[in-house]
Amino acid sequence: MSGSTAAGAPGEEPRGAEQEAAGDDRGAGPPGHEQIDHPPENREEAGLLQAHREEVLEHAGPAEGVGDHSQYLLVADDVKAGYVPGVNILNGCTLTLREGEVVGIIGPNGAGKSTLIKTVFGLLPVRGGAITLRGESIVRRSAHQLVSSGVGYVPQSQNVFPSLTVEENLEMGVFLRPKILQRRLAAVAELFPLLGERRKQKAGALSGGERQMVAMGRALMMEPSVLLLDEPTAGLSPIFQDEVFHRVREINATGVSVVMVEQNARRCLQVCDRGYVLDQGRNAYTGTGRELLDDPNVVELYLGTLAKSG
Ligand SMILES: Nc1ncnc2c1ncn2[C@@H]1O[C@H](COP(=O)(O)OP(=O)(O)OP(=O)(O)O)[C@@H](O)[C@H]1O
Repeated sequence: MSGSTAAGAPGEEPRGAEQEAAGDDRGAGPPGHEQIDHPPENREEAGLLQAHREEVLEHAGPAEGVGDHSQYLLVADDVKAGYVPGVNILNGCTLTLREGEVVGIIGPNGAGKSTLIKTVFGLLPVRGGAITLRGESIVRRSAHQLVSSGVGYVPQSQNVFPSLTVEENLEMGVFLRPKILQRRLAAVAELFPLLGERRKQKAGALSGGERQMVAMGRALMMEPSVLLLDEPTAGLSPIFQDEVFHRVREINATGVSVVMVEQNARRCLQVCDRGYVLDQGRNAYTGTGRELLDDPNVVELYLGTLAKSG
């Protein structure tokens, strides 16, 4: 029997105040959100799949409250957020991260996975719900204040300065605390020996996988306790994808708790301690990585070939 839980939309009323966005990235729509045009033979099946997903979202009971936030490192509780005024992309998302965990967020294209992680990092205003770090509200903290509070974020794309060397990119990560530069350069080079070897090379000359290492290394320069990764394996070859997942576990072994949005859902669930399946800006399923991988509904609705394309 599967131990994962289907979770529906929490209460309708917004609880939080609007937050002014610092560094709001609205208007910069990421790629990959185009409507999928299924081949005719798959259209009916895709329609049924969508109907089944809608049913799950509709009938799953209200998400259980998180309770005492202070028992978690990071909590997003019933969060509502969006880009365009009056249109919510997140319709009450809940996520918890305990000290030492790797938590994965998976779900179909456009489910709101990246939006959730950006909202947690202060890049989008919180329209409802609460976000806390060690029990303290962070909804009004800007991204750079969050970095100072120990939260690192690696965006999905354009996450390195291509005209700067690897070392200069890493230095940029620590400009708020220049005194720790040498110590952190050594620590990051230990985690990513390749970055040490290539430190004088321009980041723009590196492969996609190597640039991803630079981006993660830069976020780690500030010695974060939480690392938020937005689709770190996007666009990488299978070998580099494996490398990234392996590095994530190594980073975690140094004491960094990780939240990772991933389109490579199966592999993500194999690697993470717990996972969340988001759909239409809501929690659809939650469980350990194993529980989600073993849940036939999750497999049918979110991990199959057709499921992944729509
Ligand atoms: N900057 C933006 N401005 C306006 N709408 C946006 C912006 N970024 C994303 N969206 C919209 O928000 C919705 C959720 O996008 P989001 O990137 O969070 O999805 P996702 O679950 O991460 O999907 P994917 O796996 O395709 O990246 C989509 O409908 C998308 O078009």
